[in-house]
Amino acid sequence: MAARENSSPSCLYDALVVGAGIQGSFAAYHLAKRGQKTLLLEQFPLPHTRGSSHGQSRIIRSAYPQDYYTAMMKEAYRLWAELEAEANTSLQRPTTMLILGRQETPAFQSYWQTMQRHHVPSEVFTPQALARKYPDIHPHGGVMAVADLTAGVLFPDKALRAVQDQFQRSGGTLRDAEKVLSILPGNVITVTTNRGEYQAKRLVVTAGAWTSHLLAPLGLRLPLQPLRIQVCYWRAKGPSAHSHLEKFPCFLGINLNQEVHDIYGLPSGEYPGLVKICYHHGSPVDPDKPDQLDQASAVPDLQILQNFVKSYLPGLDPEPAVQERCLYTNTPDADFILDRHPRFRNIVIGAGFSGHGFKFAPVIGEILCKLSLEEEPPYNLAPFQISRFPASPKAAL
Ligand SMILES: Cc1cc2nc3c(=O)[nH]c(=O)nc-3n(C[C@H](O)[C@H](O)[C@H](O)COP(=O)(O)OP(=O)(O)OC[C@H]3O[C@@H](n4cnc5c(N)ncnc54)[C@H](O)[C@@H]3O)c2cc1C
Ligand SMILES: O=C(O)[C@@H]1CCCCN1
Repeated sequence: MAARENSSPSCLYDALVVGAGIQGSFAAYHLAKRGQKTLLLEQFPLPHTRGSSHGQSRIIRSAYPQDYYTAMMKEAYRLWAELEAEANTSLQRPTTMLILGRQETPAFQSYWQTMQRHHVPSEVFTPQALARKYPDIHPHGGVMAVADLTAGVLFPDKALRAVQDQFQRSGGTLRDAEKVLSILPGNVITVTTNRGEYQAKRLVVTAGAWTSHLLAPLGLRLPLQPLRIQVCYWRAKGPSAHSHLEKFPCFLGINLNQEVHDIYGLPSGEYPGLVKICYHHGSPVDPDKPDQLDQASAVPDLQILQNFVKSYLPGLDPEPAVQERCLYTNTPDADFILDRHPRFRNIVIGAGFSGHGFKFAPVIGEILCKLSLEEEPPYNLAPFQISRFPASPKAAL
């Protein structure tokens, strides 16, 4: 559990951040570095595995179909390096990432063209060159690859710890095992928890899969869907294939088996000899009841993964060796929500990271910090505005 500081529960904070996942922790870090007296509250004892920011591996990459994400990654890499220098530790391992697809697939083309437009260091592999370089991957049906040479694997547990430590070093207060129960808006916002009451001039809500629940009493109904993701680790069928797995790249397969959502993989890391391969989608779930799935809306994720492994990675045993869980919080368009509350402008929301937000966290923290200080962040934030959702929020206010 994080150390409790001697701050009086009734004192006035410049900023209060709800939720100490990677996004809230980076928002609090930037606020504290800007001299704001900041309180970061987390409902569970830290560290915990019940949200989205735990584990040993997340992909970092510049490759995206949309310009606005690739453009943000320049600053993200710079800020990750800054945190690594401050914390005197390494938070990532460079690893090539292959975008796998067929030349005629529009989504595959979009990745490739965006990388070219932004001069992302890259390498193109024909199906033959791909088979030569990565013998574990069977690129049948004309599957080729464009490699993002800026990519890597981030270490989420270590990163979360590092940013929270630096936040506290900058004078911030972190209280875990303290759940926010209610928010009373105003020029000075009052936040009630299971342990006390706090007041703050500005509030940042980064509550992951719990965001809708927290914001509904403030008249805001956001179309956020928590999803349960099966995180699967796979072993090689025999010892000869095993040696190749150490050279395994990160990959993102675009519509290779006609799946609706992408399939992605990472090299062996948290479990020696096992590669991580997952479906970029999951089954709707209540984050407070992660073991209860509504079978009618459950997604056959495991079956989809097994079919993929059999056809594209035949050197792997098509039964996962280890299965774990994580939560996504998806918006309908898979773009984030980074915006002020439409009525209460001193409440800022960072949510809906839709399974791809970790790599951006240092920039997202900076954006949320600037929004809450009433500054204009130097990014195109139109894709992240609440007003893009029809009938929301005015109808709900
Ligand atoms: C399996 C998996 C793979 C992924 N792979 C990648 C990847 O390769 N690359 C990438 O960039 N991203 C990836 N992501 C996405 C990334 O991990 C998430 O976008 C990111 O972690 C979201 O962080 P968050 O802070 O919004 O949410 P969370 O980490 O869930 O944090 C929200 C926090 O708020 C707390 N909270 C909620 N309600 C309250 C309350 N009332 N009071 C106090 N605290 C509260 C919660 O307990 C939680 O700790 C992946 C996610 C998963 C699940
Ligand atoms: O954000 C990422 O880079 C990965 C890609 C695939 C799905 C999970 N997240």
